Amino acid sequence: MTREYLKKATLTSKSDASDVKATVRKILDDIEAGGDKAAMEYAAKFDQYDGNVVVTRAEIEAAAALVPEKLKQDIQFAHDNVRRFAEAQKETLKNIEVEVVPGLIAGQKSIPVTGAGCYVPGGRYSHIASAIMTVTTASVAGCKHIVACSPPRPGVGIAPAIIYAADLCGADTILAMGGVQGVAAMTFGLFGLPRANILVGPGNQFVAEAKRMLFGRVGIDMIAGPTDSLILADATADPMVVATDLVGQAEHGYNSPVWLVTDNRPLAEEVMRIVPGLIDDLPEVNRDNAFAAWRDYAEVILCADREEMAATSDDYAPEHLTVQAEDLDWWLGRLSCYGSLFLGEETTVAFGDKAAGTNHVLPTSGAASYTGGLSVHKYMKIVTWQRATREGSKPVAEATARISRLEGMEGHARTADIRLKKYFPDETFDLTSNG
Ligand SMILES: NC(=O)C1=CN([C@@H]2O[C@H](COP(=O)(O)OP(=O)(O)OC[C@H]3O[C@@H](n4cnc5c(N)ncnc54)[C@H](O)[C@@H]3O)[C@@H](O)[C@H]2O)C=CC1
Ligand SMILES: O=C(O)[C@@H](O)CS(=O)(=O)O
Ligand SMILES: [Zn+2]
Repeated sequence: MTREYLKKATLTSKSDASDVKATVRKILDDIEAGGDKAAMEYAAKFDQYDGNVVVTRAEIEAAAALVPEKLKQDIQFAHDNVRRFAEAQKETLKNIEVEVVPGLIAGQKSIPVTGAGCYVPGGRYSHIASAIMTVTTASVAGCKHIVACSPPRPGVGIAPAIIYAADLCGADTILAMGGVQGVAAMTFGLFGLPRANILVGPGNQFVAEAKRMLFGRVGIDMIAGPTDSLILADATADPMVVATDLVGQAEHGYNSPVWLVTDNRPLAEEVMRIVPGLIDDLPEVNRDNAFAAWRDYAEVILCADREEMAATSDDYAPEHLTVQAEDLDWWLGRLSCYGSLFLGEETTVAFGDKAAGTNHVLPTSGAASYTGGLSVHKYMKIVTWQRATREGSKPVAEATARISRLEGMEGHARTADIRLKKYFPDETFDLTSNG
């Protein structure tokens, strides 16, 4: 490896992990013990909110009235694209049955979980698109009860467009509660809600840690914490487009890493020259986020060739991966660790974030080395079943009896013995483990 770091991060996603763990543990324990009241106390503490928690139909209608018509059309457009893609993904999940041995049929079917708890972040920005991504997929999957929760703004509640989008996409209940307390409310079944069977959706490091801690008693889609993005660019890339795309994702938060991996030193240097000016030009909050993210978390890595670029990218396993280089098919075939891949300059991460149809709830902090992003499949339990004729059960019962005995599991062996004796009374079988 000849990787050269033209810019190296001083912080990583693990940097403030231990403080976050202790904070989240305490909040979860307090809320589990104290129920609705404790959750509301945390809402008051972190979000300065003491208003209504379960959003009423009248509040949903009032919110809808505040959303401009053009934005409603855009939300509908994005929802339609996410729904279409999710429906096509669902089609790939086929129920199957196969005759494993003559007379014994085994099958697989997929069953949606009953309760989905969708976290819609809202601390820094109003993540309308996250409501579309999570609620639409839960609805297409066929979940029977879908809760969307999102942090309220002090004295105001959830942003009207988030309420509108969650309702349009199929949420049965909308909860004005964010952070760990929102996640806890859906998991523990507070405020009269049924307990969620799965928690989905992105969020900051507190939300991601709460999901990680609750995993086991509730399912989770994945760890979808602070956004990260990597761009692979060669000499053919436009430095201004590359720089704009990096800054575009760095605005997510002070801890959102962006990485540029290239085999072209002049491109790298030009991008590094352009980025600070683009950051300066952003509105204040976005500028502060992008400035800190670029200073502390961003990296620019020079590689020898495209093979080394691809290997570097797979090591990082980024949430979003963009290729602005020649021979897109080669990259599509070669790359193996990413949440969502954006091939060519004509598409960009923001398209996937907002409206293209692929999901934007994606694995962060390297989790793309073992999982993809949110899809209909995450809400589905892939279960199996079997049935058999008496003839079909015979060879399986013989093998089961012998294997069980060898394992020392006599009770198991006898459940096979009894069937052989009942169905084939005139036959003798050697069911010893040493036969
Ligand atoms: N991976 C993915 O697919 C996506 C990730 N994201 C990420 O979601 C995140 C959104 O973050 P936010 O804007 O903060 O919204 P958020 O809704 O995730 O978090 C806000 C909540 O954090 C809690 N909180 C804030 N400070 C706290 C503290 N000191 N202790 C305990 N709780 C605290 C509050 O309860 C507040 O309600 C970003 O990091 C963004 O990158 C966003 C969209 C998609
Ligand atoms: O992490 C992500 O996928 C986000 O970039 C999505 S959004 O830009 O916050 O909608
Ligand atoms: Zn984004």
